[in-house]
Amino acid sequence: MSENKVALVTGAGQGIGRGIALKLASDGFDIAIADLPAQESKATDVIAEIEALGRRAIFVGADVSKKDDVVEAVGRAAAELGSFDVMVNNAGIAQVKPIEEVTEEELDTIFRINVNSVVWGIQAAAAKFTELGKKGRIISAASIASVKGFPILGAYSASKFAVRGLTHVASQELAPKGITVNAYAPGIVGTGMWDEIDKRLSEINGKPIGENLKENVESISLGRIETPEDVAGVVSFFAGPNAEYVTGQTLLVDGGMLYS
Ligand SMILES: NC(=O)C1=CN([C@@H]2O[C@H](COP(=O)(O)OP(=O)(O)OC[C@H]3O[C@@H](n4cnc5c(N)ncnc54)[C@H](O)[C@@H]3O)[C@@H](O)[C@H]2O)C=CC1
Ligand SMILES: CC(=O)C(C)=O
Repeated sequence: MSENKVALVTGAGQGIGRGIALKLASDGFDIAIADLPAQESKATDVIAEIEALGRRAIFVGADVSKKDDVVEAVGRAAAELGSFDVMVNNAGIAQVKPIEEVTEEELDTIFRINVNSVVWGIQAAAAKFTELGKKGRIISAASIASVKGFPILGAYSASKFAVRGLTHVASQELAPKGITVNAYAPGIVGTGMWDEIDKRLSEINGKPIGENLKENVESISLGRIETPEDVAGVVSFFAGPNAEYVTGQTLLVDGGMLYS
């Protein structure tokens, strides 16, 4: 009997993380969802969807900005699902504010959730892969804002540039262990995050609700808003057999907004 494969996806109670969890389940992975305890009810619905695909899934309440929570989530995924193969550092928050107004506390918060969490995820996953003798995969959420700084998303852009930098570094440091480290860089994805960005931009520039999102979507070459499934396809590639020789990369999946 072949060994099962396990992926942990942070922030998979909704949005892009949910899409990734479902795609990896359809690829044959059992899934650990690590999200804030307040997301348990939504995560329970995602677990039911995963089980309908014939895979197993668990929820682990975790604040990814805390190292101990991330280490425990990885430990529970491996212990309760019986393996550990892929770590997806997906959870993140946005912050919509002119750079002149960002406070010390806000900067600290966004870096703890968007950047520190990726360090904890890399550390916890690499330690578990080493313990289990696995050549695992680590995949993190960057953004188009990791390649170009976006006005009014200054702290967010800086946090995503950091994710791209960490991906460069960790891929080189972990290559001798056969662990690959990559990142996905979505564009404008129709999730709760963009509902919030649109609302905050409207408060700042006075445009009607929905107008900022519409204008951004109009700049996408493929002419439509991105879906979590569009992003999940790239994560599936990084987690799958065809990406064995790919490491240190941040792949734009933005429908044609930025060109590398
Ligand atoms: N929506 C978009 O257009 C884009 C999103 N991204 C990135 O993709 C990732 C997912 O974004 P979305 O699904 O759109 O966001 P979302 O807001 O819909 O979902 C984020 C998930 O992360 C969880 N989360 C937030 N803080 C957490 C914490 N401290 N500990 C554990 N879980 C936490 C939330 O509970 C939620 O389930 C983020 O890293 C985001 O920066 C990147 C580019 C574009
Ligand atoms: C949410 C996000 O990453 C952007 C730039 O839209």
